[in-house]
Amino acid sequence: MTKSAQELSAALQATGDFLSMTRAHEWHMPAFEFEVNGAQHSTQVSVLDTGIIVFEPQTATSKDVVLSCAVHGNETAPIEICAELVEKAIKGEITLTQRVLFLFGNPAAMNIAERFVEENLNRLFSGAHSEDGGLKNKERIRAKDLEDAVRNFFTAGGDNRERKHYDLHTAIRESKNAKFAVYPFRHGKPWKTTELSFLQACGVSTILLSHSPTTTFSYFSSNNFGADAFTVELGKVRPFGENDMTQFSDVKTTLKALITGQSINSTPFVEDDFSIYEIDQTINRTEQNFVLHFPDDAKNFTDYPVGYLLATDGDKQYHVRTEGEAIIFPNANVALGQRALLTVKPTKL
Ligand SMILES: O=C(O)CCC(=O)N[C@@H](CCC(=O)O)C(=O)O
Ligand SMILES: [Zn+2]
Repeated sequence: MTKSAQELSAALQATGDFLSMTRAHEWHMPAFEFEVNGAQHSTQVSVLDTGIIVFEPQTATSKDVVLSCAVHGNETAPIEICAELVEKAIKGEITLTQRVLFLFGNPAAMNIAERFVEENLNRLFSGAHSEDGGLKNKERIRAKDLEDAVRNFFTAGGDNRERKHYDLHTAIRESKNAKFAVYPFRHGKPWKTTELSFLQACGVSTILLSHSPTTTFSYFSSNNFGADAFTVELGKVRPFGENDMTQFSDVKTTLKALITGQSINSTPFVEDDFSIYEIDQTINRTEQNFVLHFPDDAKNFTDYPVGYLLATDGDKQYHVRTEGEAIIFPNANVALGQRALLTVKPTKL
């Protein structure tokens, strides 16, 4: 039986378990609001739809923070991290001091433990959902809904506030550098070292600088709202319950500090403490006959000698062009027209 907004509100206030409620409503859920009374101030909580929840402390705040997970449904560690923060905030076990929008991107894909149902959500932002056939499946509609949620959240906060968006993922393969972040293209604006120090406090000190627009969620927030936005890869994909959560203590502590106004355990930026790469080749699959010419278990950040044949796309060949050039996100099974491999090369800021 479908529950009313009132029943859902009562259940969420009793349990704090927004993840289960989200999984029980794969594409939509009635909206509702309630207040959490903390020791110092109360916080308005607004559930806008399934997987979309906003916390607004009734006191001065300076930052608008978006924490998203499950843009790929099977990337469970970030989901567990966000679910825990949401639960603690609802139960009043932590008191937020910043406006925070939590997003659980693709509940239906979570339930089938897959990256997506019909189409990769993280290729549908910045309006891509409405191109090439338009809003023809539920993931396209969801991408638009997520965009609207972010737009409304940042707009309601107003200008001249610090805007952050950490889009949390895990990678399909093992990575030589287990945690890393993609820094979306900034159209010539400087890379922010304060942001890199924040990521370092999260345990992320490998950074991939992007030099072109993409249809990812983090680029959407960066480009449209001037948010400090990142795709953050926190390790390897594992099923629910199989993550070693001790691997995520730094990121959990640091995100909690960000939204509750505690001091961040970061150190001044020292470039030598980071591995900085820039994205070099973006290799799309355009042919049915697409082959990657390295082992299936090759880890992200494995480099191959100059001239090495990385991939063939029909008759087209892609080789390593630069000393130290390494593979990221290889996936020969993507849909035609989609990214099947990135290469990165070491760089300086
Ligand atoms: O491990 C993989 O192959 C993919 C992991 C993942 O989902 N990565 C993101 C990166 C997004 C970006 O480039 O900012 C993705 O592919 O969507
Ligand atoms: Zn992902």
